[in-house]
Amino acid sequence: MPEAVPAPPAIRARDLVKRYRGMERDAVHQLSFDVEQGAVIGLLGANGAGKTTLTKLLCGVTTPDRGSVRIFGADPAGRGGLVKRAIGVVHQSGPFDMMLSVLDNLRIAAAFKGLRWREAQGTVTDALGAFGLEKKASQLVFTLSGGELRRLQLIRALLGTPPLLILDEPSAGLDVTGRRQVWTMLGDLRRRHGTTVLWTSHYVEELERNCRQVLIIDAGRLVEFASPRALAERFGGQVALVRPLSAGDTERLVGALGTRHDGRPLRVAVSDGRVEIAGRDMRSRLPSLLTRVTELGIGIDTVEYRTPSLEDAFLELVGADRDR
Ligand SMILES: Nc1ncnc2c1ncn2[C@@H]1O[C@H](COP(=O)(O)OP(=O)(O)OP(=O)(O)O)[C@@H](O)[C@H]1O
Repeated sequence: MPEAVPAPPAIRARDLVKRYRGMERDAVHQLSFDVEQGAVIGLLGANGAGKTTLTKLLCGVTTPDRGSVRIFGADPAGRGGLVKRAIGVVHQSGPFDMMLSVLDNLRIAAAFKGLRWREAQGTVTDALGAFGLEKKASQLVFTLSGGELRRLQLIRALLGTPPLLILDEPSAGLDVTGRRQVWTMLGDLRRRHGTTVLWTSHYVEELERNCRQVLIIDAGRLVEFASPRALAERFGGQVALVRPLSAGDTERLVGALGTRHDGRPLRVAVSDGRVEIAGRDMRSRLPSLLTRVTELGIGIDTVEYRTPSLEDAFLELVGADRDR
C-alpha cells in the first residue's frame, strides 16, 4: 500500500530575513517555524518587533531578502495568485471605498477573490449578523465607526472561507463586546472548517485565552514558540502580592523595593491596594526583600502568590527591564 503523504503545514517559514532600506538591523531576522493546519496561533511582540513585516512576508505582499515561506506547501509570492486566495488577511489598515455601501464593498472584494456573489452571500449575511451589522449593510462606509470598520475588514477576510487567516490586530479599537465577537467567530471557523489562524494582538490575555500556541518575537528574532500555559509556567516567575499594614505605605513600599534585587530585575506594580512583585525565583528572594522593607519601618499585613500569566512571561522575556 502506498504510504499516506502527510499534509504540509499551513505555514512553513525558513530562515526568513527582511531588512528595510535605512534600517540598521533586520526587521525580521532568520525566523523559522511551522504552523500546523487547523491551529490558532498568537503572534506577540512589542511595537516594532517585526509582526507586521512577518505577516506581510507570509501573505506574499513583501518578499524576503533571504529564506523562504510556504503556505500549504506553495510560495505565496508565486505567480497566479492561487496561494494568496487561500489566505484571508486583515492588515492594520485596509482601505475601503468610502463612498460605496458596506455590501457593495464586499461585492467588489468577492469579485477580486474570483467568487460569485451567490457563493459569498451566505458568509456575508452570517458575519454581518454575528457582528450586529445587519442594519448597516446598505450604509456608505464613511458613516461607519472605527470599530465597525474593523469588523468589516474581518468580514472581508472571511469571504470564500479561506483555509488560512492572517490577522494583524483584528481586535484593535474594538470594544469588549466586539472583541468577544471576534473570539467567537474565529473559534467557530476553526471548529466548522478547520481554519488555521495566525493572530497578532497587543491584548496578551486574548491570545492566552484563544491560542493553542504563541509565537513571541523581539527585534525581529524568534524568542519562544510554545503554549501559553507552558510559557507562563516556564517564564512567568512567581508573582507575590504584598499588602502593607497601612494603606498609606503602598507608595513607600514600592519605592523601598526598587527595580532590582540580588542584581536581578524586579517588576513592581500596584494592584487593588496590594503591591505586585514579579521576577524569577520570587519565592526564594522574597524573605530578604521583605527584611529590607521592614528595616525601613514598613509593616507587612499579608503576602500571597498568584499563578503567573502569559503577560508575566511576555514581560519576563521581552520587557524593558529584563536581563539582556
Ligand atoms: N516600509 C518600511 N520602511 C522602513 N522601515 C520599516 C518599514 N516598515 C517597517 N519598518 C521598520 O521595521 C521594524 C518592524 O516593523 P513592524 O511594522 O513589522 O513592527 P510591528 O511588530 O508590527 O510593530 P507594531 O506593534 O508597532 O505595529 C520597525 O523598526 C519599523 O520601523
